[in-house]
Amino acid sequence: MSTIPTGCQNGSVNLPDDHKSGFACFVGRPNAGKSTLTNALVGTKVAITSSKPQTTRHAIRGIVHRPDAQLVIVDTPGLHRPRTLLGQRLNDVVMSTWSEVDVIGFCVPADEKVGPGDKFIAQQLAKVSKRTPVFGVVTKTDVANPAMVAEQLVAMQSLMEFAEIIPVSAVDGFQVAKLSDLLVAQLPPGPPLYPEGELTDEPEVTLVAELVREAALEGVRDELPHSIAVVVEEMAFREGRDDLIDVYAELYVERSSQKGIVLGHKGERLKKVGSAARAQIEALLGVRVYLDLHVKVAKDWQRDPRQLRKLGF
Ligand SMILES: Nc1nc2c(ncn2[C@@H]2O[C@H](COP(=O)(O)OP(=O)(O)OP(=O)(O)O)[C@@H](O)[C@H]2O)c(=O)[nH]1
Repeated sequence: MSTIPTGCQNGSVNLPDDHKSGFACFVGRPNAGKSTLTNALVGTKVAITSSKPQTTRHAIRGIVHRPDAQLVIVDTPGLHRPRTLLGQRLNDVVMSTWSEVDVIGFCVPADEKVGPGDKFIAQQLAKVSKRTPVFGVVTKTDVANPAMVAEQLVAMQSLMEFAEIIPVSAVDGFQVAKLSDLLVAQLPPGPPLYPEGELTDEPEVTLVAELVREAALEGVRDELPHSIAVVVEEMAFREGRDDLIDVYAELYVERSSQKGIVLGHKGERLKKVGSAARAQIEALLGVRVYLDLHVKVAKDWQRDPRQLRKLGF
C-alpha cells in the first residue's frame, strides 16, 4: 500500500483543540463484511463488495470526516492460509497494514460459526494486539436473531483478548455510529490527514478497474473468480469533449477455457458485464463513459511473479 501522509493538507480552520486523526483497518476471513462496513462508516461506496470471497485485493481506504476527528479506514484483502504466490502477497499486504494502523477491527459474521479461519486470524492478531488495540466486530446482525448474536459474542471472547466486542449491521446501520466512536477514541490527537470531502485516496483508475472486476464476478463460479484480474490501460476525456470519458480495460483470465466462460455465447456475457460496469463507473465519475473491454489470457498469472507485477500486485 502507499505510504501514509504525515502532514495536514487541509488548511481548514476552527479545528477543536482535541481533534484526532489516524488509521483503522478491518480484518476477517473473506466475506466477513469488511468492505460493506467500510462503506457504511464512510457513507459512500468506495470499496467494492460482492458475495464472492476475496473480492478485495487492494488496500483501499475510506475516509470518515467528523467534526472531532478524521478516521482513515484501510480495507484489506481477506486473510487466509496462502496456497499461491498471489495468496502470499495478499497476506503480506494485510500484515504490513497492521503495523501502520492505530486500531484494528476483527470482523466475524453473526450468521456463521466461528471456525478455523477465524482462529488462524486470531493467532496472527495476537502478535500485534499488545501494541495495537483490537476490537471484535460481530457483523451482519440484521440476518441473525438476538440469541445467535449473543452466542457469537461469547464465541468471540474465546478467540482472543479484545479491547471491546461490538455487534453491528452495515445494512440496517445498527451501531455503525457507535463503532465509529469507538475507533475514533483510539486515534492520536492530530489535524486531518486528507482534504475535506475526500473519501478515498485510491486512484480513480483503480476504482474503475475494481468496478469492472466486480461486474465480471457476478454469476461466475468455482475457481474462476480468483482467476479474474482487470487492468485499466487508458482513461481520458474524449478529445474536444468534457462530458464523455473513454475507458480501455483488459480483463485477464488464466486459461482459454475461462475466456469462453467470461465471453459467453457470442460475447453476450461480456456485453452484460460491460454495461453493468459502465453504469457503476458513470455513477462514480459523474460523466458519461464509453467502456472498451477485452478479455485476455495471462496463463497462470496467480503463480507467476512477472505477471503479478504487471497486474499490479
Ligand atoms: N445482511 C447483511 N449482509 C451483509 C452485511 N455486510 C456485508 N454483507 C454481505 O456479505 C457479503 C460480503 O461482504 P463484503 O463486505 O464484500 O465482505 P468482505 O469481508 O469485504 O469480503 P472480502 O473482500 O472477500 O474479504 C456481501 O454479499 C454483502 O452484501 C450486513 O451488515 N448485513
